[in-house]
Amino acid sequence: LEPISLTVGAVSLFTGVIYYGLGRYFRERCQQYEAYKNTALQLDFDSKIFGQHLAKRVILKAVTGFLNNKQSKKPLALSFHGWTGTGKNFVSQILARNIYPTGMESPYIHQFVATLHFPHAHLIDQYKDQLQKWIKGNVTKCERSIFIFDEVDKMHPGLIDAIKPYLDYYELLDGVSYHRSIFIFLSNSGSGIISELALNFWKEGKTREEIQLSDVEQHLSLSAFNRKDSGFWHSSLIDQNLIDFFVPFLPLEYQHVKMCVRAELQQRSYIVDEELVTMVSKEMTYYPKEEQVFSLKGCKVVSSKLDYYL
Ligand SMILES: Nc1ncnc2c1ncn2[C@@H]1O[C@H](COP(=O)(O)OP(=O)(O)OP(=O)(O)O)[C@@H](O)[C@H]1O
Repeated sequence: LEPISLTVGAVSLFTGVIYYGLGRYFRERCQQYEAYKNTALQLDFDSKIFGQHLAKRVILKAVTGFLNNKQSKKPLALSFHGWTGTGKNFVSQILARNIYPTGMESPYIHQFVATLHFPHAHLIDQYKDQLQKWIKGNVTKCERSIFIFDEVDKMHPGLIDAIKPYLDYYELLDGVSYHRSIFIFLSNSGSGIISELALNFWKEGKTREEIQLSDVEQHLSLSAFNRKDSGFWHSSLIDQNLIDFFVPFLPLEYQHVKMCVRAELQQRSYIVDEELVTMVSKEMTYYPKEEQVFSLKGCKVVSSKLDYYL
């Protein structure tokens, strides 16, 4: 080989490596879903999330199907419903981490909190405008963006409809495709329906694991559409079927609160002391007043209650 062709070969190899490296770097940073493994998400869910057989199953199937589908026709839209402290934020964080390992810190995962980002009713038109620009800007940077809207039930009626075009089946909007993004809505709306259903199952002596999505999904969607305080009141997101799944988070029972206390102790590297677990779990308030089946705050204050005893 001539020295000149050796040099050319070396240079092209070098640029190839750089090109490949840069390509991988950018692809991994934005399209990190390639790192997604449904078995890893399932393992995470099964070891960390208690009492939510339905939410875990629906989310795992929906997300895996969506990420594996290279021809998705619309973004994935999931609406999580349930009482406080039942795991809606926690599940979103775990899901986020399984797609982008830096989780909520990833530049491709965006969270809105209604009371923080959209507090004033008279600024609703401004918020709509900002929301659209912001979503467009982020999806332009990375198609596989994840948007989490917390406290949807505290959003002013009509605001959520600003994002309707992005959830629809348009191939391109102003040159941008939204088909690979994921939208997650979290709210307490419909928690009355879910609690009532879970209580009926309990009263009839059936296990909560027998509750099916079909027992509750239609009720959740109707109630979200009809209630003015749901954030989805008369929303075109619902009447045009742009939400793919309404996911119920069941109220947590005493046994689940105990699991949360154990998990919290383990996470803080304490030996699990069953007496302490029982003591902290009994400290929580349970409802309904007579039956005392479900924890009023789910597992939400477990961590601070534990601080008191440790
Ligand atoms: N089902 C669950 N399994 C395990 N831990 C849970 C569960 N639900 C809640 N927790 C624990 O309680 C904490 C608070 O829960 P989380 O913030 O997810 O509740 P939420 O449903 O989003 O409540 P809110 O409606 O008030 O926002 C979590 O960080 C987690 O430690």
